[in-house]
Amino acid sequence: MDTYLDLETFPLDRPDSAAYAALVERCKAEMARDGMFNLDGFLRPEHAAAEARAHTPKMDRESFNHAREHNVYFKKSVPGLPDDHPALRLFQTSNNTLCNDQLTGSVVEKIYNWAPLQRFLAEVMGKPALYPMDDPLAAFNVMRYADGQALNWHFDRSEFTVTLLLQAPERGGMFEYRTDLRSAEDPNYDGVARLLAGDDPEMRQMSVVPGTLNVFRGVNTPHRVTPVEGDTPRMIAVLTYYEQPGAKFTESEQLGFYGRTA
Ligand SMILES: O=C(O)CCC(=O)C(=O)O
Ligand SMILES: [Fe+2]
Repeated sequence: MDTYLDLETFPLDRPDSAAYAALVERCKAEMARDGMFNLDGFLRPEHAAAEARAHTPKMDRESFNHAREHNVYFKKSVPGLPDDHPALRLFQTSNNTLCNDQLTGSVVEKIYNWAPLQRFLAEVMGKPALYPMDDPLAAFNVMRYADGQALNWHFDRSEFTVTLLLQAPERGGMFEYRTDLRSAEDPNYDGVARLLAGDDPEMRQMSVVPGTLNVFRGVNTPHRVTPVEGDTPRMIAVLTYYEQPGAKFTESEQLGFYGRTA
């Protein structure tokens, strides 16, 4: 893994070292403060670029164009909320996705299955363990956003999401988020409506460089990727882990996100 990952700066392969303990502490503190942390250059930038190149032909030919109108919940309706409530406002999303069954043998697959990363993430997130999904489509993806494409406001299905930026666009493609807008106890529909109306001063933007590992707690923090501009697409790997082994999307989730079941 040393070939691909900067394990001098991020010693995930040396869990007994003081440097490892310090890294875990730093990431925990950032997670508590910001709901996310970044490891800049975790995937060596030349390998990030090589992955982006390697997946481009398949992306052109075989990817799923995830294009739909959706609300922040990815649900038709929400019990107790009138259908015309502004928290249910609809937005357009379009990007292209390759699923794990289309990424066999890739560096992204090696990283996804690398046990020391799972252990490190579990430690930072304060979990006994984290497991890869048992889903041929949803476990890990590479997403591409070309000129004009975007991923609109949403809450994630999983508690947190791990991404690795492979290629940055010339302009646009910014990650925007609003930390802890809701909680398990309080859905804060009016707050959601304010954010969607562009009226939440606590919305933040993040820009990362290729090779950055980002861990983001997205289940209560709505987020989006703004439209990409220019000829260089944004490409990003998305890795999903759960506390229980064997996690799977339902058939209807698979269809909604990937256009097929598997
Ligand atoms: O492309 C990104 O940076 C975010 C992806 C994301 O939010 C998701 O897959 O749920
Ligand atoms: Fe997300």
